[in-house]
Amino acid sequence: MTTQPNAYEETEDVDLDLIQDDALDDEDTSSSGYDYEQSTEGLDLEERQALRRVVGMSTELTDISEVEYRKLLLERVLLVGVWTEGSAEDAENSLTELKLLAETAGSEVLDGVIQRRKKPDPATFIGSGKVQDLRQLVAALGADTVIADGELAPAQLRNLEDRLKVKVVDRTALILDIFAQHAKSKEGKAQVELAQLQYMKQRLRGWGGNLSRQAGGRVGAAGGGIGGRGPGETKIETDRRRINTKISKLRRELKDMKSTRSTMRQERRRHAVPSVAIAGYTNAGKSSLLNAITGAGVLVENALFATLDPTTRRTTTSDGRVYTFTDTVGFVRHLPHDIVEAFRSTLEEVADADLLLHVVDGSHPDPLAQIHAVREVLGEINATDVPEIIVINKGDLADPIALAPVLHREPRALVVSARTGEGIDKLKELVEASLPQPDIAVEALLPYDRGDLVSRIHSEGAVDQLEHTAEGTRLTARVHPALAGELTPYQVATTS
Ligand SMILES: Nc1nc2c(ncn2[C@@H]2O[C@H](COP(=O)(O)OP(=O)(O)OP(=O)(O)O)[C@@H](O)[C@H]2O)c(=O)[nH]1
Ligand SMILES: [Mg+2]
Repeated sequence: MTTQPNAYEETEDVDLDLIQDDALDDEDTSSSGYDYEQSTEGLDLEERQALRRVVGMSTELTDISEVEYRKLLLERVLLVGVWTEGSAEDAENSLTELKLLAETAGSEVLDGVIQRRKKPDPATFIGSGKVQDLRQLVAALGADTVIADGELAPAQLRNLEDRLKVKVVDRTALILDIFAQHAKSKEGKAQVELAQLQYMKQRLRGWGGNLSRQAGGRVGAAGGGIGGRGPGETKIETDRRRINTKISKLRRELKDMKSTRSTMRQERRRHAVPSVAIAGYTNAGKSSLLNAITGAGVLVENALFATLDPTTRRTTTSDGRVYTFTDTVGFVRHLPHDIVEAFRSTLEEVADADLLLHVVDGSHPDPLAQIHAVREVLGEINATDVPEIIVINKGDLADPIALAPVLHREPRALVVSARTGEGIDKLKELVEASLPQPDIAVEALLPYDRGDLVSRIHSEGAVDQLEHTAEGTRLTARVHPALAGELTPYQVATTS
């Protein structure tokens, strides 16, 4: 390991803000004494590839108690991204999202830098020459973890840890960590653990290295920090077979849990209860929307991946038909494949629905990118055939000018606000109109001891006429085929 003189290694009392500004301000590298390049002249390409600081990265702590609380728990992290395509704005949005993810996981973000490159370096993610700069920044800031905005190959992770001398975590591990912290149900926990084991299995060697990674405890346990809250038994010597055994066991357990849920779903199918799935980008306001529509009281949080377990709520159309809304786990750009696989059975709720409310955060700087990312995941779970309504939420915060291109691309989209209630009634109407309609006309005379069938016609079909006669309840209604079958014995000849 080469050791380069580092101006900041021993200076503990210097103002960190100043160092950050000097350190990564492209314009001012020569006067800072912290030269990324030997010379700033004639180095256009080099200049462009320098690590550039993304403004507004550091976590702002608002009150004292929060500071103290976080000091105990937080890791002090530095974010690093490689910007390979798209605009500077795209690259910064990506790092801003990484920052939100890191904060959701409980970290304090000290700073974030990106490097422009054609593609990530196969050995070190950022250019190998830049690793040394990053190392100095790590030391200057006192960071204890570096989070890379991407999925690192095992060798990249190992090389970076060797050279940076701090823990390195990638975006996938970070997302897995958040899932582990947020999983509540037995099924949710098992799904996350499965995804973590899959991820770890590929990286057994990478996790040995010079830094001990003996993750302790269970999924969701508080200790260990990012990447350390994984399932136990992860030290380098762990036999891969033990992981495989655990994976098979989890798969079996998940299969059982799945069958319980699909029984419930089949029951709804049998009664032809139409289902609406609420899906969309994480933090778009899916749970808020479920609450606004059904008064459900589901957990809403300004955090990514607050919801992991699907919640289903019943509601009725204006003419009294029962249907359900299911709130689901949020999606994110490059949702780790292991997560999609592990959550497949949960996500089937979406693929199986009669209608999809695709919720978009209207206040996000790039809503179209969110829509694109969500559709990618929908493709992975074979849910692209489900009729979709795009719901642009947070209309109260959204800038109408920013929404124009979205409305242009998605003409059927509706702007609503789960917070103010704006557009919610209109959305309900649109949902009702888009649900599968009962379409078999029946006229039946039901004896008074078949009140059960009368109430089913009310909740599963649409009643056009109802009359109480001496022999029983006489009804003209439209129902679904299964119910029409059950009504056959009571059918009367149509009079009109
Ligand atoms: N201003 C405004 N904020 C909203 C609106 N809808 C939701 N929010 C806020 O957005 C944040 C996320 O809301 P959630 O309903 O938890 O979002 P979600 O899509 O369920 O998020 P995950 O479950 O984490 O994927 C919360 O802080 C909400 O209060 C809205 O219409 N306007
Ligand atoms: Mg939610």
